[in-house]
Amino acid sequence: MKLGLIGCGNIGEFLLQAINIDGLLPEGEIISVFSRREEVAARIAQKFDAKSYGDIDSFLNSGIDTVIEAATVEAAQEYGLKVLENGLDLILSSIGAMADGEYVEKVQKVCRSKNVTISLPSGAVGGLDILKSAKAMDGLDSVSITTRKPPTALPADQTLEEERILFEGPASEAIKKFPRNINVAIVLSLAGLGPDKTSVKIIADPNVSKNIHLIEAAGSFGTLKLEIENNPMPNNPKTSFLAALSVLAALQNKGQSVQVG
Ligand SMILES: NC(=O)C1=CN([C@@H]2O[C@H](COP(=O)(O)OP(=O)(O)OC[C@H]3O[C@@H](n4cnc5c(N)ncnc54)[C@H](OP(=O)(O)O)[C@@H]3O)[C@@H](O)[C@H]2O)C=CC1
Ligand SMILES: O=C([O-])CC(=O)C(=O)O
Repeated sequence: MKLGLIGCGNIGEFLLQAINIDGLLPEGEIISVFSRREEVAARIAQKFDAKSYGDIDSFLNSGIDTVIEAATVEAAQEYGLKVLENGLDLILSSIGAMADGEYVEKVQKVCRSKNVTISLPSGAVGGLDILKSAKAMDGLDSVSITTRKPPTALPADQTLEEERILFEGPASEAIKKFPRNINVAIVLSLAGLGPDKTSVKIIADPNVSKNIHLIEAAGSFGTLKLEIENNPMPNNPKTSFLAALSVLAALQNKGQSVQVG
């Protein structure tokens, strides 16, 4: 795989280290890097032996076959379709871009016409396999996620002394208000009942140091209760380490003949 990376932040730099330095994707290399600030892309690219681009068209035509997006929901919306239209596969971190049903339809249409794929890694959560199986015969009745993070991981009052509920409502509204914090709700929505029927609660809690997600679901299959206590990444406490690992795992699984789950 000849990989291109959009976004040189936390997840991006983790992948460059894991793939280009540590060799954790034996058949792949990140050869091209794009960020909105060309000087940042140039500095990171030099460090990891890749080439940097400040122009998206040159980036897309740099000999890559797969693009990893690790930027923002806005960047994913802006560049996602373009990546696919250029005949390149896409792996998305900012899954909030897929909250919009019309956008998802366009993505599916381009994927079919260009024979490319878009992969949505499980990110900082799990249980997607259960939701997908549970809804196979329309037997999934409810899905909710309660996210509890320290104030430093949220756009919250940083001097909070007690926990505070910042949001309660559907995933479709949550991602509009917290595009950097609740991508997990959209991947759950896509596996389960959709963004309007997936309930979200976001709590800022000064008494926790981890990013905790509690997923609950019920249906004809039974009930699900899954709690994940995520270690934050050192350089960006908003992002859980598992989210970065899930992108690496998606790359490692890409094209494997035995698919698990
Ligand atoms: N699916 C999931 O479970 C999870 C998803 N995420 C999402 O993954 C994404 C990446 O996370 P993370 O690496 O921690 O974020 P960071 O903020 O650490 O890095 C984002 C990078 O993207 C760059 N960027 C921003 N806008 C653009 C643009 N328009 N074009 C190109 N590059 C751009 C930023 O550049 P600059 O320095 O100029 O701002 C920065 O280098 C985020 O959207 C985050 O919300 C995170 C955690 C979990
Ligand atoms: O990393 C996490 O715990 C979740 C997150 O930021 C997101 O879903 O956007």
